[in-house]
Amino acid sequence: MAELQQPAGVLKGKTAAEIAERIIIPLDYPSAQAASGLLEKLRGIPCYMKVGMQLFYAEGPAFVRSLKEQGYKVFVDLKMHDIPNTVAGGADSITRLGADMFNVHAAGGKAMMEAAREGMERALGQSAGALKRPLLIAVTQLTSTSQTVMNKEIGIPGTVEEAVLRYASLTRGAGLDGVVASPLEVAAIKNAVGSQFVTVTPGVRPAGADKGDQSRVMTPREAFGQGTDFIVMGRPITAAPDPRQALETILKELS
Ligand SMILES: O=C(O)c1cc(=O)[nH]c(=O)n1[C@@H]1O[C@H](COP(=O)(O)O)[C@@H](O)[C@H]1O
Repeated sequence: MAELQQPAGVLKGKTAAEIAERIIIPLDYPSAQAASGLLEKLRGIPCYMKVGMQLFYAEGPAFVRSLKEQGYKVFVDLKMHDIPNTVAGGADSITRLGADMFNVHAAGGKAMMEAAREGMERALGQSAGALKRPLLIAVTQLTSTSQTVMNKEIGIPGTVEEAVLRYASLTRGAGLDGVVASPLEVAAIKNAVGSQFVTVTPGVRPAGADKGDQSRVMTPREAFGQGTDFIVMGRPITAAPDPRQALETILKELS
């Protein structure tokens, strides 16, 4: 229970609905039907929904459109990492789809991230105000990556925090809105790049929950206590026997 003593930082004074809006649920399912099953169970709780590779590759943009029609905020998580021209085109298409948030890999470099922003701005410019500007963020070091893997396999020297901060500065320099990182790095990112720079943090596990393939983790309360803007939390909710109860328990702990 020690973690319940910590201040919930950015959540102070927020209602349960406002807290839910900062929780991103990954719809990591093989079909629209399977994802809709979870949506049904969580109906009425205004969480952000994330469509990643598995569901997007299976169902395509139609599922994102249907989420938008149902009133959800949608994070299109396709982690683009390609030559600048290709990423600009991808960003243009995702923006036209009406995504509220999408991402690229910071490892693609500054020119690639600038191209993503330009592709997004091109789509916005041609929409004559019909589209809202999405949050464009960059993945720093995946939350499944440990210090050892980063140093020994990927070949990046130094600490994970140093690598994340380097990517965060590069991302800021390219004019993007924020980064995906682990909650462990949030305070250092906000300190180095500015408190307005958005942090989206997967690698979140309630105390005692199975880490699975995640390496750099914190509890939801600790993550918000660090000042993160959004947490991404999947399996502790989606794989729970009762996903609604699991989410409501987390919301209660956060409010
Ligand atoms: O970009 C992401 O969303 C992401 C980046 C990262 O570094 N780590 C990470 O886990 N994610 C995503 O966040 C979600 C985490 O899911 P759970 O591990 O089930 O909570 C998955 O959909 C991942 O694809």
